[in-house]
Amino acid sequence: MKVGVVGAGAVGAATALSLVERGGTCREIVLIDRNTPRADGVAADMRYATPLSPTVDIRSGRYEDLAHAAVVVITAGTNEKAGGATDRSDPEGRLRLLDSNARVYADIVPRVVAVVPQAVLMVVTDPPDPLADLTRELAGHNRVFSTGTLIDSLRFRVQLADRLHVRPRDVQALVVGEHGTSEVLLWSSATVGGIPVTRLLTEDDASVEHVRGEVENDIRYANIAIIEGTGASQYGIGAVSARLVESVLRDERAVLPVAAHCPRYGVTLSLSSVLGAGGVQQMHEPAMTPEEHQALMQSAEVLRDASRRAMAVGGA
Ligand SMILES: NC(=O)c1ccc[n+]([C@@H]2O[C@H](COP(=O)([O-])OP(=O)(O)OC[C@H]3O[C@@H](n4cnc5c(N)ncnc54)[C@H](O)[C@@H]3O)[C@@H](O)[C@H]2O)c1
Repeated sequence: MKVGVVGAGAVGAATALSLVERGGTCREIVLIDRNTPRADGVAADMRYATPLSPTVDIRSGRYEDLAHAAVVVITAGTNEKAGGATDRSDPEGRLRLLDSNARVYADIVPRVVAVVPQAVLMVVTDPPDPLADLTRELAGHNRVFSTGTLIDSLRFRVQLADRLHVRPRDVQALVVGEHGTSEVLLWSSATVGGIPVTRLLTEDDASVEHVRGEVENDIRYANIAIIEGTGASQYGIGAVSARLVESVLRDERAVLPVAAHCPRYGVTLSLSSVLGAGGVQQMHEPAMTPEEHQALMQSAEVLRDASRRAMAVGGA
């Protein structure tokens, strides 16, 4: 199966590398960037290591080289550092990148769809949820989803695992809503081995409220903490993107917190989504307290505003 990655910057390169290393599902990868030498260099660097990896053919290319791709991952655009979205006190957060990246999508999506009208389109560029709404309009179909809050949910699991001294894989915890400052951490349904984490946390000395505040803060601004160290957050999202591509290519029907257009909320946002062939096939609302549900409604409101802005700027 063939996968296209548009945008060969930090995130596109990390996605491609994760796709190569995961192996199995993806046989061919095409990297595209408006900075052609950048795409050429990234693809060549990885290509020379393929004798050591599962069988995969990675090359740079142009839009016409996307022909027959089953999935196209879009990572092109301005990142948080370059776009001035690294201020923890700014409630806009990643939404600051919306206007410039909506223009990038207005350039890219029609070109992709002209070559691969049947492909599933996965949006990674920030802010991913309103850009997915724009992509859906520009593409004229529904096979569009964003990486949503899977990365935030993984960060939530890792933070809880650290505090509870257990393996992150054994923590079940979800973040829903926007991939951004209005996201909602579902503490009420977070469990380890069937035990609510809020109960386990009270067994420690620190108060649950204190731990909760710290964890929420670390997750909401995890991207900024990473960027302060490295300039771009890339490896986590690269692994997430490759895993999601795999779920689509294998028609896994994996249940993951990724974002697709949800008629009930009138916008693209993350819930418990069933991901397989064609993208998100179903969306389910996880159990929530009334407070968590209220926070989700507010997050949806933020996203509806952002989505309208994305359409206006992107000309959809
Ligand atoms: N969804 C998530 O959870 C998540 C996580 C991390 C980063 N991101 C986002 O991913 C995006 C990429 O981040 P990055 O660190 O890789 O940035 P980067 O600057 O390293 O790379 C962006 C690439 O996009 C290319 N590009 C820009 N406009 C283009 C166009 N019109 N056509 C083709 N290529 C174009 C650039 O040439 C560049 O190579 C940013 O918006 C960033 O905020 C999202």
